[in-house]
Amino acid sequence: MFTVGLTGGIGSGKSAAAARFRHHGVNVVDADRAARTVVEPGRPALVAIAEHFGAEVLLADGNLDRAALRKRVFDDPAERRWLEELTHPLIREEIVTALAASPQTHSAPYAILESPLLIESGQSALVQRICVVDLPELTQLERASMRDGNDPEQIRKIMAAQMPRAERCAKADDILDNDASLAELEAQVDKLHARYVVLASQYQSL
Ligand SMILES: CC(C)(COP(=O)(O)OP(=O)(O)OC[C@H]1O[C@@H](n2cnc3c(N)ncnc32)[C@H](O)[C@@H]1O)[C@@H](O)C(=O)NCCC(=O)NCCS
Ligand SMILES: Nc1ncnc2c1ncn2[C@@H]1O[C@H](COP(=O)(O)OP(=O)(O)OP(=O)(O)O)[C@@H](O)[C@H]1O
Repeated sequence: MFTVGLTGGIGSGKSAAAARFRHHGVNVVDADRAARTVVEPGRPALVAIAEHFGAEVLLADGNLDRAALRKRVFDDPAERRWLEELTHPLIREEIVTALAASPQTHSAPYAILESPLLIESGQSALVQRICVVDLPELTQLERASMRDGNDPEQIRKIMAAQMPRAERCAKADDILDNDASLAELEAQVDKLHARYVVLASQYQSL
């Protein structure tokens, strides 16, 4: 099925845009959600993480202590890469399965893969088109800090582990400008949706 990759840095507005695509009946597969699934208790990845980082990255109930692991990996690029090498292939498998369900579960003729690391992780090979949610980095930092209650320094470290704004925009086929209101973002999504319906039918007749 024709698939669009929806990307943007932390707090850029991917989830807000995704919600509007879902409103149009689109199957939106969320890479962050897949990332949480692969480290659920009982999954081999969680055992490997606990062996590598120690029991301090586990909560008393056996779940991953996400805040503890976040601190470890965004303070140390080598540890982040170790975690990515373990989880990214598993995340990709989850995504492929979820995308394959689109025609049976959703009415829209195309699917969306929402992923903060679409380009960095090579997940862009799974999509036919890239849509970037773009905004100035300072606004991104403010919105992400406010939403997560995280200190801006930690958000800055996460942003530093992601592709710079200009590089990401250079890879985009479409750009959603999220420097204005949510209503304006939704209006842009509505226009893109109409375009993607046309592109999906052209893709199917190839
Ligand atoms: C480090 C972890 C445990 C922190 O969990 P936490 O609940 O605090 O954050 P969450 O998973 O919701 O991610 C929040 C945001 O951080 C950013 N982010 C997450 N992982 C990464 C990474 N490896 N590199 C750059 N940015 C990242 C993304 O913008 C994401 O939307 C978690 O992010 C993780 O397991 N990351 C490794 C897997 C991964 O790369 N996921 C990104 C989607 S493919
Ligand atoms: N146009 C906007 N105006 C004001 N606030 C916005 C706008 N777009 C998004 N937000 C808010 O900014 C925050 C980040 O948006 P959102 O959660 O959609 O980003 P995201 O890209 O999905 O982030 P992440 O990758 O971290 O999950 C949220 O609190 C959201 O409500």
